Amino acid sequence: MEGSGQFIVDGQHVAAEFTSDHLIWTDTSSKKEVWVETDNIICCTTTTEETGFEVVYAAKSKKNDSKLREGRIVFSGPADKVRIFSRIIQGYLAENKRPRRLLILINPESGKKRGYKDYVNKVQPILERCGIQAEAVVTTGKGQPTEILGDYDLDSIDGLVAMGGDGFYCECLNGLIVRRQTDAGVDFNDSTAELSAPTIPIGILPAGTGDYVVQYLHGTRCLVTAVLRILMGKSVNTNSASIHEDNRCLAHSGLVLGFGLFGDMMHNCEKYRWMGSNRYNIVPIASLLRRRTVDVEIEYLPAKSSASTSSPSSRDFKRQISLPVGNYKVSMAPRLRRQSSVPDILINITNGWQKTTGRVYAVDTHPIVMAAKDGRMRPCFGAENLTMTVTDKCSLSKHVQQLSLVNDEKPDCYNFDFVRQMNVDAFKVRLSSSTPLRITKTGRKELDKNFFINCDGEAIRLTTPQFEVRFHRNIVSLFGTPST
Ligand SMILES: Nc1ncnc2c1ncn2[C@@H]1O[C@H](COP(=O)(O)OP(=O)(O)OP(=O)(O)O)[C@@H](O)[C@H]1O
Repeated sequence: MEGSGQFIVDGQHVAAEFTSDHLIWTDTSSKKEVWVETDNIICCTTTTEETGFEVVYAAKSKKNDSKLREGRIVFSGPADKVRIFSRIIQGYLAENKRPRRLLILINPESGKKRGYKDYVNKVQPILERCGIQAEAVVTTGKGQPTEILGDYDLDSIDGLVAMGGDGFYCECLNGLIVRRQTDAGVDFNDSTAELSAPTIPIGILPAGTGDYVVQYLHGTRCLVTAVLRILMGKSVNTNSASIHEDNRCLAHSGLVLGFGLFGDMMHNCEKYRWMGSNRYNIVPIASLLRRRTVDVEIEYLPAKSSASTSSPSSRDFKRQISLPVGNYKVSMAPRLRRQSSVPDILINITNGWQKTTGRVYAVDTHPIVMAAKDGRMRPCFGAENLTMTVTDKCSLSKHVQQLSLVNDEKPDCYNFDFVRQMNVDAFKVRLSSSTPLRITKTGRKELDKNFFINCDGEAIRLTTPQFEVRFHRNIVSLFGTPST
């Protein structure tokens, strides 16, 4: 599928060439060659009389490597030449599918509450110029994505777009996963169920406070770049981690899941939402100063495919001293005994689950794994397993030092005696039996104290003293190509 021809651009004759790699022509003012990779071409439309055709493409921004801007070029010429050349490009685009029909959910409350305004002013014009059929829905409350996606005709769209922050992306991810399980007859509440992957990708248009997933994907939170990346149609598979309590799936996390300190931090951040993005600078420090330990028992299923990752977890496993005890193998982790005030015992149970106890500040994991690369922690989509990170009791100064390194994305941020990491496919956290419970009116035993899980920026309150986390590899695809 290749072609070349002479056309008129801005009243001047130019030669154009199209191959499966690129479209090239000479810019009429600079006389320089313009080279557009075919991956970056979004659409090609002919005029009604077929005496011209327009190509819309994503061009690199001159100032920033990660940013893209919308590029457009109109070629004119005799109808037969225009028809042949434009059909070659259209044929390529048909074979290398670009999304043409999108459902766009907009959270008007995200970030600085500019979502809807930005959609109308910045997103809609691009979609219209590219001939995209878009249905935009402004949500009116939490949980609406799941409601909307519950009975939406998904065969009528090529992708779902979440315009909002990370929390809203998480809501859309949940809505799509739940809908897919309903269609496939899978009980998504069952933590052992093999989930079915949704058939359409998710795109994210940044309008939130953190917008981490978008930045991980594109290296920028530029809205125009995000629109163009969606329209270019490339996607990457990403993982989720589901949280279960009492045979009920509370949510799927697509970015970060943290129990203990990070749950408390997020709960406090939500209380101070009126402070805007400033709350993320002040509230976490205040929460850290009021950190509390929790006595827990953790059962975890070591990852089947842990050999391929290079996180400190594999090193930690090797350092365990294993002693066979009947059906169990009891392993003492030397590092842990030194640090924790509660003795840490690792028990290998024959069915594969292992057990550890401890007095901890946090148990957390990242469905988008952060792995060391080029001297920094970089996001890794579709990693082979989860890394469970347990932060044991430690001095405040050491804790601050460690979290500062995490914040600065330093590769040695987990190299502390009080931080344990394990590659896992699942884990269960059980609060100690001394945690106070109350009996509800329905006779159910519930936690009497508040404990929270931070699920992608939303604080989920635990009601029972145990929760379980399950890994789902490549469960959804995201529009975009990771920048790292
Ligand atoms: N109309 C609404 N539609 C959907 N969610 C809403 C709405 N109003 C408030 N919310 C709340 O907004 C939360 C998600 O916020 P979102 O992630 O989009 O923005 P953010 O918190 O400002 O950004 P970030 O997550 O990137 O820090 C939801 O979890 C929900 O509780």
